[in-house]
Amino acid sequence: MASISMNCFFFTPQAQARPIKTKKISAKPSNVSGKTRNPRKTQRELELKSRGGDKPEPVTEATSYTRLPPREDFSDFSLVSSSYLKLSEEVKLSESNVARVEEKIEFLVENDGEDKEVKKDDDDDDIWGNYRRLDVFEGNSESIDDDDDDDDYEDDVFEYSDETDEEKHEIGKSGYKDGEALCFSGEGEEDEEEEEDETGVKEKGVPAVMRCFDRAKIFVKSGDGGNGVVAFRREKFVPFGGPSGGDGGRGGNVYVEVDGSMNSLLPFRKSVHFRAGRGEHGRGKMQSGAKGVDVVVKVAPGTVVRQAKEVGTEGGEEEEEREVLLELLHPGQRALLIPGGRGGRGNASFKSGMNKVPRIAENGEEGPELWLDLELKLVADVGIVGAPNAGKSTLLSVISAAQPTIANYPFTTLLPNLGVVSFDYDSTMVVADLPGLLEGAHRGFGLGHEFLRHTERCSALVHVVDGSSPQPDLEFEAVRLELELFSPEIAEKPYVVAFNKMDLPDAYEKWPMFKESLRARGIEPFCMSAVQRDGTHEVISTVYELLKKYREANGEPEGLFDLPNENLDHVAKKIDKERRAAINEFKIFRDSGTRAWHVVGAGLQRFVQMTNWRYMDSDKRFQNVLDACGVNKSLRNMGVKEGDTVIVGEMELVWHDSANGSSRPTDSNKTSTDSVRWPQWK
Ligand SMILES: Nc1nc2c(ncn2[C@@H]2O[C@H](COP(=O)(O)OP(=O)(O)OP(=O)(O)O)[C@@H](O)[C@H]2O)c(=O)[nH]1
Ligand SMILES: [Mg+2]
Repeated sequence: MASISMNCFFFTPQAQARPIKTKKISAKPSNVSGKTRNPRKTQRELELKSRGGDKPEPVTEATSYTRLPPREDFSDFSLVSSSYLKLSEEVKLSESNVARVEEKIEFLVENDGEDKEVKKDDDDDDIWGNYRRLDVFEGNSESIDDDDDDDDYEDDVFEYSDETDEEKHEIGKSGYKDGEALCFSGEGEEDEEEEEDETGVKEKGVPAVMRCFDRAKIFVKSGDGGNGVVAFRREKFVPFGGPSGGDGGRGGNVYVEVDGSMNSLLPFRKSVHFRAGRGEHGRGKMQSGAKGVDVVVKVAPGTVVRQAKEVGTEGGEEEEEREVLLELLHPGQRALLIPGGRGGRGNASFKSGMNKVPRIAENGEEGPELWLDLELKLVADVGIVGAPNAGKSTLLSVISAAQPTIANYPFTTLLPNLGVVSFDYDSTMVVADLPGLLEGAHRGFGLGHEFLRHTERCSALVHVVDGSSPQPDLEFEAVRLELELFSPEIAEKPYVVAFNKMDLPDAYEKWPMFKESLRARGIEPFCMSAVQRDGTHEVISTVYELLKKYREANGEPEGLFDLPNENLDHVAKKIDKERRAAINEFKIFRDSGTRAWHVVGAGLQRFVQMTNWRYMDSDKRFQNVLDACGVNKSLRNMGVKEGDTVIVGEMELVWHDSANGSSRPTDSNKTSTDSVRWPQWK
């Protein structure tokens, strides 16, 4: 055997003068992510995959989960239908009635009508690839159709399946195959929340049914690109037809869209995973694969999207510090979140003057994946805050057509209500009635601060004080303090103080003292009787004036249903930029424990992932690229020695010093592709 003179890596034992144990790493290197794939397939594996065997029927349609469960699925839930985020129709002040509903609080838990239906997309089972339509040429195989005369046009396609049996087994075990297990029950999420409770992050005393409507954690993954193929044109009277392997299709994109009919993040309790479809693989006759199916994640207006920590990782930045990826306010807004992976090129794309018979094709690029934190913040102009039982919901029911639950006990309102107040045709405002605040809410008492974040988007507040409480001024102080403790920005918002229940003698007596004490602090309070609608108009007109001033100072915001003409694809662009990092941008470091050299670079990792080791020219190209982008030179400069392990992306290689300094393998024919019978050209 000819000795190999080189100064480069080999990962193919057959190509070495002496045997070198070079293999795909079984464990993931610490610095790289992604799953490890065995680049080699035995002949037997090839045969199995090409014939289909017992494997499921390959389906070209890709994984998709484009729709959330219909709204009716959860609308029977009493909270949603009765009190949560109800956006009423516009009415004039005088048209509304005070809703008096005296209900027991049990209704909140007894009607936890969870819809057990879990959607599954059984059609999507693309992981086996769509190979059966292709002829596979194998070493010693008699199955090659040599009868050219029968076919006027025919392609020889050299293909393989990209899933190992182990991988299939794993997929089977976890039930995590594309198209299945797209919807997880919310149990896991709830468990997480329980854990959070223990650490004191979440508020105490809130039943689980109410927790995850305005926060959700979801997983999104764009589709992998389809693989390119090696194929050659074989046509009657067209000798040497040349390469004709088509490119793989692009993977599906992940979009986020605002659905105006959604009013909570409740659907994400059941549907956590969203995967776009894989691009179809290329085919012979220069046929490119079809693009993968896009997935659209629908969210409620007012949803803030942040990147989350992966499930299982601990510690790290606080949520507030994490960058907001998207803020989606207006129904119809649509953002491209993650673009699908690029399709791998087929051998027709590698044809050049130097290489007219390229035996190389690429794998499709893997689609990126992300865990996202969704948070819903109401899109309201004015927030009604105050102690429990102060009459906040009564006020909202009087000034708008909203019909929140009103009852004579604290914490009647457990989730925010929305109402639209209309003064005139074009002067309206959205008002939110929030759950009551107790002293110590910042320590988790009552409903805690959980819902105060909904006021973050409000331009002004109405602070309702219960005039019949023993000490209204102390109650006022306590609630103000809680607001300040939650967020100084909220405390700085302009507000109106409304002393309520003036129809009661108790309150009537306390009003002069209360007024004096507030005036002494420079605040001009209002008194009203929400039940009798006395004084409510003054309160609401004053707050509208505050709102107008705020709008003038900060510019008129678009109405809720005006679609702003902005491009929200910046997240996708950022991801794409990171993905398309130049191949010569890499870092090399040496692991002190294993003594292995790690070459880390997004461009290189992507290149390794897209290299299809089954094809004979891939080895050569890989070596050339390592040389051209300076990896070999850098390693030499850093003192790499004969026999050292070098890890590039997911590949583990062994370094060999060459005798004459050449950096190119001299014999590249003896590769793993020996098992593929290639057509002979003279
Ligand atoms: N007499 C009198 N009762 C009122 C007035 N406003 C509200 N109430 C009563 O006060 C009780 C509490 O009213 P809600 O509107 O539910 O109070 P809330 O602030 O929304 O209470 P939570 O949602 O529990 O925080 C109900 O029984 C109302 O009928 C008023 O102006 N006068
Ligand atoms: Mg209420």
